[in-house]
Amino acid sequence: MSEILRKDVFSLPEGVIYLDGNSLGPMPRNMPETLSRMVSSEWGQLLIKGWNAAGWMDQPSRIGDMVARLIGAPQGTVVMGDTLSIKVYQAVAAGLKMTPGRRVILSDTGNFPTDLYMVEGLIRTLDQGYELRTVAPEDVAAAIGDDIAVVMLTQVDYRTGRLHDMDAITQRAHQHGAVMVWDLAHSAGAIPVDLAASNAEMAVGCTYKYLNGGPGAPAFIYVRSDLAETIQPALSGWLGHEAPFDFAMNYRPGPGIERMRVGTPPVMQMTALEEAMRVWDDVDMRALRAASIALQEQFIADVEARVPALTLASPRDPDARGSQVSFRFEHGYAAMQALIHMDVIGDFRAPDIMRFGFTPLYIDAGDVTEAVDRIAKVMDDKLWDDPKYKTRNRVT
Ligand SMILES: Cc1ncc(COP(=O)(O)O)c(C=O)c1O
Ligand SMILES: Nc1c(O)cccc1C(=O)C[C@H](N)C(=O)O
Repeated sequence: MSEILRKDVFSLPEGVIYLDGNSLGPMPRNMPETLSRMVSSEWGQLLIKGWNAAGWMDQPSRIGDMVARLIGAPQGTVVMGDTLSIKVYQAVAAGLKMTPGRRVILSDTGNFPTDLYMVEGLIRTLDQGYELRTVAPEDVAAAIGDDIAVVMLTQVDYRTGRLHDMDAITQRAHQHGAVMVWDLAHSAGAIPVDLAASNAEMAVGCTYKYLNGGPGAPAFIYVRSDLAETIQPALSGWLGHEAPFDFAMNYRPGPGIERMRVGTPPVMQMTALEEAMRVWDDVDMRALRAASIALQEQFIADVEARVPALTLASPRDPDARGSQVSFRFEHGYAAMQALIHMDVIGDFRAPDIMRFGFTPLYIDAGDVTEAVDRIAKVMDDKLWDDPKYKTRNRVT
């Protein structure tokens, strides 16, 4: 898949096989110059004029349009800002306003905890008898009934990589009058997404994973274009106001998706992200998906052939997986630490999941072969049994 592979665009330490781009993407090679230029020529020289002259104030929508292309969203329907947790809160809060009289937010037990925690907090704040109902991922469709206000799901399960059927679930939500919110954290830049075709009302996602925006990179929110002028922002910050520099006493929502902005954008992070997004200019998402599946299939076949102690935790059907493969192993934490020590970087998710992300922009078949060799060594030589690999780090 040579048209997809572009290893030279990224800065990866010599000898490292990086299978954790599903958690934090690597740095595009030209990032130091980009950030240094921003700091010295923009912040350093332009000072406050940078908001206009360097286009800082427009970055959230300019970059939103770059992200939109990757998730099947029309231009002008995506805006960047804040963290994904905040964007989840905003989307669900807006969804509840659209479904008066209904009191249930439906999600699944495989969702990433912060999405569920944010809804818990929203429910406590509203104090109007809302309920967060979580069911097993495979039971979501059946659980959508006429009492559901908002269905909030992460398309790709962070632990297993299991993929929800976006179109079918959205359609079912709509048949029952519910609003659909998708979290695309593990989808954007990983798999082709067609938000417009799905007809979902809202979607959110982060940019530090497959989009390589850097640690703490801003999140995004999408609102379907026919709703953007009526949606009511719960987080009514001044930069989502119709005219922030009128300094009016009362909030009036800004035009369209702009109203989902909250406060001052983190310009250095936005600058890093804008640079990282340029990498995607000529990436065909269908070709990327094909390359990802080829790598995953090779990985699963090789691991299963050589390392029987690991059991597949991801769906076997590649069409039912995102861009990661997970294996279960009782001593998975220590095994992953031993593997990282051997320069194959994946991660561990409790209680026993060893997780490997496949990112065809900088991972190729040779990397997969080498990674499996090193996994086999960790397992054959029981390297995971070394006490030094058993002490838990703060971030796993
Ligand atoms: C599905 C999902 N939602 C939310 C988050 C995190 O949100 P935040 O960027 O606010 O830390 C993650 C990953 O950390 C995630 O995988
Ligand atoms: N956002 C993260 C962070 O701030 C520190 C460490 C990891 C993360 C992650 O993104 C975790 C990731 N969402 C996951 O799927 O587990």
